[in-house]
Amino acid sequence: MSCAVLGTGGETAYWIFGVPCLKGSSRPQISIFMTHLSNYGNDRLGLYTFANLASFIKSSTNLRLQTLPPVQLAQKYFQLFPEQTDPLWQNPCDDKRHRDIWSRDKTCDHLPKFLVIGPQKTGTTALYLFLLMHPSIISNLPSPKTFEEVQFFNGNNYHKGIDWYMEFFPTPSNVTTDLLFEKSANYFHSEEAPRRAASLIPKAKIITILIDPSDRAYSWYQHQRSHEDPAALRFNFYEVISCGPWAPPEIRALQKRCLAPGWYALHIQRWLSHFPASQLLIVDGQQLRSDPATVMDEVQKFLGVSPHYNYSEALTFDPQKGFWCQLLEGGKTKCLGKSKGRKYPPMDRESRAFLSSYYREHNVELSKLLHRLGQPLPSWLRQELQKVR
Ligand SMILES: Nc1ncnc2c1ncn2[C@@H]1O[C@H](COP(=O)(O)OS(=O)(=O)O)[C@@H](OP(=O)(O)O)[C@H]1O
Repeated sequence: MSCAVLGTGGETAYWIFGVPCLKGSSRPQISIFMTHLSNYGNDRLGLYTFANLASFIKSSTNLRLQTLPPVQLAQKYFQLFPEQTDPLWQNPCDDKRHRDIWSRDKTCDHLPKFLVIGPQKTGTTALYLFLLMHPSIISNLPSPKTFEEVQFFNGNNYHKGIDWYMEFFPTPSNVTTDLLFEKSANYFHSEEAPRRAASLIPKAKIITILIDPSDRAYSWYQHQRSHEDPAALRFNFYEVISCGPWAPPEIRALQKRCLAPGWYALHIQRWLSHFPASQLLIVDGQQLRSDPATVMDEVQKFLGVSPHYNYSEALTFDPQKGFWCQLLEGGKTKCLGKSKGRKYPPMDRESRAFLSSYYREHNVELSKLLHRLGQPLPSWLRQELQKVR
């Protein structure tokens, strides 16, 4: 894109080569103009334009032009506009001008239509497996390096850009009926994820799963133990959840990962400040565990996906695993691996009481929020609220 100011006139918006440049009324302190390198190098149009622009401004205005080497200029710019240090990608396909200049091998079909945002340990992998069974639902491709979730919107991967993200998604065979999705279970409690997701895929549907936050915290603690987190191996669950601000940083960090995602109302509110309530589905994780076929019917309805897939025929309870699994031909089952549905002792009573009290206010807020949304309360929440009375 080449861009420069060619005309005069105080409040006029200037358009150069079809690109809006400076608006007289916005009076930016620093304007950064960009030009494609090939353009710049090959026809010297950029150099020519900018040299003329500078001499035009010098001779026709009393503005003082100053410049700095690129890195210092960038530092100065971000000092003035700190909010711009974090980029916010928008969907390039929403702007016809972008679509017109994109190369032919780019497509607008490689962005997800819905996200499963977590939180972790609520049954997100089970939901992911069940969704994959649907003929019109397609997930991202596994990362060739990590085989883990994409985790684009919440962390540093976001800075790798939209192309990096879109490469995770296959081209759907039927663009109008197929639904691409990805599940990254720590989007739920991320400060940045909702704003970033709403900017890139504002029409996407969002699915979250809630279980009793106390059970979620305990499951995370067990997860960390099995991954040999030294803090989880050294301290028992009660010590972790109840430690004070003076505790060593590693136990505090584990405590935060156990507790913070369970502040459900707060995190859901954040998503709702960026997405309309009609685009958010809150799944009861306990029901997903005990009656997945009913939940999957609800999910299909929410997504508006077709054809309708009969999960009551496609899922079966596996007594050995103790969970619902995919029913394969010949009566065999495909269940999730050992890391999902772990065997561990039940939570001790002291921890249960501590967490019940810790989450009381959060749960009350959640019940008010669900009420406002016209959603039923999951049974664990009703039980917790009864303890409040
Ligand atoms: N069908 C089925 N099979 C296996 N596991 C099931 C299923 N449905 C729900 N669950 C519960 O899912 C819990 C793991 O949750 P996540 O998949 O969200 O965990 S993770 O965040 O991706 O690590 C896992 O937690 P743990 O029991 O603590 O291992 C299970 O209780």
